[in-house]
Order: sequence, then C-alpha cells, then structure tokens
Amino acid sequence: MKRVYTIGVDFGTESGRALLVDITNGQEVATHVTPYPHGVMDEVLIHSGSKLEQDWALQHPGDYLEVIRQSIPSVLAEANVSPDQVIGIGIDFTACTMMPLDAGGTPLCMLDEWRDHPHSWVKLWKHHAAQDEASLINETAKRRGETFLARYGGKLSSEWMLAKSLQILNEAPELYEQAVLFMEAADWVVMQLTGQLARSSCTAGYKANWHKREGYPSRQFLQSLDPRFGDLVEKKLRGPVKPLGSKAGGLTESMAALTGLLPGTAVAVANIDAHAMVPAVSVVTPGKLVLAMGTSTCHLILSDKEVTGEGICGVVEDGIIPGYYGYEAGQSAVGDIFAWYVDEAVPEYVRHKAAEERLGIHEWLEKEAAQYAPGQTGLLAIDWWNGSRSVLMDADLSGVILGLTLQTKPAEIYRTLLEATAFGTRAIIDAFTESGMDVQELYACGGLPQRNRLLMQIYADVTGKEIKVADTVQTAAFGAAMFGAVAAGKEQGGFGSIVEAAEAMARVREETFKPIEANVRIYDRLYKEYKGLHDYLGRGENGVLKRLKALKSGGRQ
Ligand SMILES: Nc1ncnc2c1ncn2[C@@H]1O[C@H](COP(=O)(O)OP(=O)(O)O)[C@@H](O)[C@H]1O
Ligand SMILES: O=C(CO)[C@@H](O)[C@@H](O)COP(=O)(O)O
Repeated sequence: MKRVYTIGVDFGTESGRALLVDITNGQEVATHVTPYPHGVMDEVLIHSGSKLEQDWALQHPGDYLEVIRQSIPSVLAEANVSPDQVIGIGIDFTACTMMPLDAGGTPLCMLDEWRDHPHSWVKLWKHHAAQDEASLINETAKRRGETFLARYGGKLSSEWMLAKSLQILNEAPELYEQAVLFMEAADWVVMQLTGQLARSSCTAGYKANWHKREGYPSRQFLQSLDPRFGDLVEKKLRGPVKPLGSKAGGLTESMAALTGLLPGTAVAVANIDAHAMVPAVSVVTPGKLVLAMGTSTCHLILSDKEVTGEGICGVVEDGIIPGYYGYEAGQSAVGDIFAWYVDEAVPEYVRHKAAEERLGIHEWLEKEAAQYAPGQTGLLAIDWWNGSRSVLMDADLSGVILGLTLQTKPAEIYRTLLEATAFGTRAIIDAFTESGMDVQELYACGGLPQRNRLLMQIYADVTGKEIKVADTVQTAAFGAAMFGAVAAGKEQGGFGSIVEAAEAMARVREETFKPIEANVRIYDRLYKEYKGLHDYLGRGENGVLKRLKALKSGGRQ
C-alpha cells in the first residue's frame, strides 16, 4: 500500500518550520526550520534604518515565503518522499499578525513607494502600539452595549485586527486609504499557496471579532470609532470566511514549482498556532486545558456551553474543534521573559560557568534553580514583561520582581521568573473556573515543555494539577499537518474530520508531571501574595506601572 503524508508549516515568532507526517501512524518523518532572515523588527525599520517607536513589532512577509521555499523542499528531500505521496498541506501562524495589501495581494511594504513607511509592514502579534485604539474600542463598545464584547472577556486586545487597523487609520490615513485589504499573515500565505482569498474562521473569530451568525462588528459601531472606519469590513476585511478543516484551494502551478509538490495538492484553511496544537495533543473534548507554551503562552479549552467572563480572550463557536465552543486566554510573554533574563541580565560569570559545564545558559540556570525549594528564594515576580493579556488585558502593565537582596543569585531570579509565569497560568485557570468552566486536566505543548523540566514541575506544583505533555516536537506544525489531511479528505487517503485525524495521529507522552504535595502548599501561599500584588498593581489601586510607562514615553501623568 502506498504510504501517504501531509505537511504542516508552523510560522512562529522567530522562524518557520515544516513537518512531514505519515498519516497512517502520525510519525514525524522529517522537519526543517527556516529562521526568518529579518527576524522581528522592533527597533529600526529595514532599508531606511529609521527608529521604531516603543511597543512596535514588525515582520517582513518575504520571510514567510522563504520558509516555504526552503523548508518544504527540505522535508521532501530528507524523507525521500515523492510529491504524489503528499496529499495535503496545512499551515498555522501567530495571530493577529496582519498586513495591508494592494489590489493584487502584494503587501504594501514590498512596493518601493511604501517600504519606508512603518505602517506598510506586517504588524506582528506582539506589536503593542495600538493600546490607545484598543482602549477607545473597548470604551465605545461598552457604552454602546455591543454584544460581541462579552465574548472577548469584556475587552479587546491591542494585539488584534480592529486596534491594529484603527492605528493605521489614525497614524497613516494615506496608507489606510491605499490598502485594498487587511489580512492575517496566516490567510495571506494560504492565498499565496492557492491563489484563493479564503479567510479562516479561526483567525477571523479570535482576532477580528467575527461570529458565525452575527458576522463582524457592525458598520455603525465602526463608524462610531471614526467615520472613515465604517467600511472596514466591506472593504478591507472582505473575502469569504471558511470553516476550519475545510480546503482553501489547491496548490498553484508556481507554488508547486517552488516547493516540489504537485499542483492541486489540497491546502487547508489557515489555523492559529496555539489552536492547531489542541487536536495535536489529542484534545477534542471539553475539560482539558491545553497550554501552548513558547515565546508566549496560549490557554485553550473546549466546552459545550458558551460562557463569558474576565480573562477569556475569546470564545468562538467551532473555533478550535467543530461542534464546541473554543476558549482562548493567554500570557503575552513566557519564554520571552526567560529569554530577556538570559540575554539582558545574566552576569558574565554565569556564562562562564555554563560554558565550562558545556551547558546552555537556560540549562545551567535550570539546574541551579532546581536546588531551591519553593519559597526559598524569598522572591516573587509578576509576569507582565509584555503586558497582561489575561486576565487584565492591558498592554501597559510591566513586570515586577519583589524581595531582592544583596545575596540574591541569578538562579533564584530565574526560578522566580519561571514561578511568575506559573502563577499567571493559575490566575487564568481561576478565571475560567469562575466563569463556570470545568478545568479537569492540563496538557502542555509548544517548545517550552520539551526544554525545561523544572518549569513543568513548577506548573504542576503551582496549579496542583497533573500535566500531560505532547509527544510531538513541533506540536503546532503537527496540528497543521492534521488539518492538511482533513482538507485532502478521505478519498485522497486523508480524514473526514479533525476528530478522526486526532484518533489516528495525535498522542501524548506516557510520563506526566504530578504535583508534589509539600510544594503545592507553599505555592498556595505564594499565589495568594501574587494575586494580592496582581490586583493592587493591575486594577488601578496603585497605577505606578502606568505612571512609569507614561514618564518613559515623555508623558506628564
Ligand atoms: N531551556 C529553556 N528554558 C526556558 N525557556 C527556554 C529554553 N530554551 C528556550 N527557551 C525560550 O523558549 C521560547 C521559544 O519557544 P518556541 O516554542 O520554540 O517558539 P515560538 O513560541 O516562537 O513558537 C523563547 O522565548 C526562548 O527564550
Ligand atoms: O496570540 C496567539 C494566538 O492567539 C499566538 O499566536 C501568539 O501568542 C504567539 O505565539 P508564540 O508564543 O510565538 O508561539
């Protein structure tokens, strides 16, 4: 019997990777990573070298095509698989990562006349410079009693499509006028692969406030933000919204030539990275919270009921698995906090010791940090290095470390940062539970659980719950590959639904992380302190973090 395969391509924050998977048993046959040549632009713009303002984060769309050009042929070659054995492709992306396009679908930043304008580039998910627009959107939606607001925890994020689009209108009306479409990078890549404009119900639902029955926010609402914003949906967000799991189209001749695949190969409607991981860890039913842990963490859970509440970044019907309401919450920085510490704040002697012991800096710090018992560092941190997505949805908050002394060691700080992110996750679990959701089990996936065992034990101890870990190295790409198999359909050797695909392909490791009772007790006490500080600094009782930010940006508050 001829073996058949699918390819999942995961577009992360720093790089993109392709994964070739055997459909019959879910075996990961070959993988290839392409770092983005231009990385994340958060200081200066390429070409002109002009300085970017605070909280900007841009990307180059050409880098996404580079991933396709390099990584797909590489996995085909490594696996020695012939193109006719690959029945489908699925992609997943960070989101909301959006860009303005001209009438031909070319990103404005790729045109000479616009390339020196920062607003012409891809705004990466962690571009946080649209907080003023997000605040206006939230106040206006609240005042008008817009029904969509409750589905997003009562607050839309500065990371999302409405805020980012409104920022373009406010700061670059001439560019806004010129843009024929605004598109999620996820959907743009699918358009490059298929030549078809197909927006994903997942990207539209979670990031552009689209609803299966109600559609996007109304013209009247958009107009009330700015009269020029009224036609955002008809003009710039136009295009069919297709359900997750469906086929967006077939691979074009030119993309077939570029990738080495056959023209017409089924391409799935795009997915968000974190959301693709849910079926990839075999979660297709309610009660199981999936932690997609990488640069940031997304928390995803299914339910058969629709509830609303603080901390829920979005609830979308059929948004993750058809037939269920999919819930998302998140922490805007997790791995990024650890990376900040390692890159910006670790003393030279740590680098020497790690090199002497032939360990990476993270690994050395993890080993040393594991020597401390919970509470023994005397430190406590709040994980807002990139603002708070859940539960406060406020990009203007910043990180805090409490309890430093002259004796504090780098490994103690590192441990404290790991703990802070675990407390942030516990606050999200509490918020879900308070909203009426039953969180029974935790499933961890993404890059972090594979890399840092101490982190996973801390999460088990802080949450008091056993954690199952994905048995895939590239969980998001694996999920995307599963959707590729569903888009190909049964006739091609694929699957009739994502649930069938999960039964055949997905798995978790046998080893789990179990809470250690003595640690749980101490972390319960520390979590109370975290929550107290979280509410004091985050809910307005003491606005010092915002005042510091205002001072930094030259404000006089
Ligand atoms: N051993 C480690 N312990 C903790 N964090 C790590 C370790 N190694 C890498 N990281 C962090 O993991 C993050 C990358 O996660 P990954 O899931 O691979 O990427 P992405 O989120 O972009 O898909 C980076 O922020 C990096 O700092
Ligand atoms: O916000 C979402 C998903 O909703 C993510 O794309 C975003 O947090 C980025 O994820 P990574 O941490 O780069 O994996």
